[in-house]
Amino acid sequence: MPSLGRLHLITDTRPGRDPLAVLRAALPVARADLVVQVRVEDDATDREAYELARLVVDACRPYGARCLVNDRLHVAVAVVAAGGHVGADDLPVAAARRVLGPDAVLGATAREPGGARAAVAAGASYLGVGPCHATTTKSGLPTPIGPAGVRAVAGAVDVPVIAIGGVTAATVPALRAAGAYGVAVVGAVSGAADPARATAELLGALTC
Ligand SMILES: Cc1ncc(COP(=O)(O)OP(=O)(O)O)c(N)n1
Ligand SMILES: Cc1nc(C(=O)O)sc1CCOP(=O)(O)O
Ligand SMILES: [Mg+2]
Repeated sequence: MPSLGRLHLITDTRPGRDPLAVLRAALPVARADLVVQVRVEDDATDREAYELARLVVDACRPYGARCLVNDRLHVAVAVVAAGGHVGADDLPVAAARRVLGPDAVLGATAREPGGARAAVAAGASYLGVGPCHATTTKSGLPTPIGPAGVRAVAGAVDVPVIAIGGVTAATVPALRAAGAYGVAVVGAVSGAADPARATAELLGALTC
């Protein structure tokens, strides 16, 4: 299986956003370094999630980028995505692994070392760890864990740690120094005036 991309772009499906336009800007820049996580609003229908995921899989294919589906693993299977991502309100990791099969990419959210070890033991192939910094993209999150929280988790597991939450190109070096393999972003690319340039800046920070 190819190695996991280091830049995870999560679709921004809030009203007024155009996740496919953002994706079309990011793909030629990041190519196979990009993982696109299809994440829709909770009130989106499965049909809406499926249609978006189908378009994302098709867009990623020529670039060798991989698509994961957040929460809705039946959609991941239906569009033949590379895998999915689950958190505390979703299927348990072991059940998600059974749904996706042994070879799929399976991400799990972990906020501290104990939960991280449990997720890996249950079958997670990478961990989404955060929130690293304050974010306006998602509400109801716990206090940011900062690079120190990332370091605690990264030191406890041997799967890639993807830092998430308020990540920008400027904060990547400290997260990488703390042991993050890569980062997941919404606003740093979707909210940028020039998403292609923002993608290049994030990649530059990840690969230097
Ligand atoms: C890479 C990555 N990390 C964490 C999350 C958050 O997942 P979850 O806790 O299930 O919350 P929702 O995204 O489902 O609201 C993620 N999606 N990706
Ligand atoms: C979807 C999500 N999950 C998080 C977590 O910590 O579990 S933070 C987050 C939002 C990430 O968006 P941005 O890059 O704009 O901060
Ligand atoms: Mg979830």
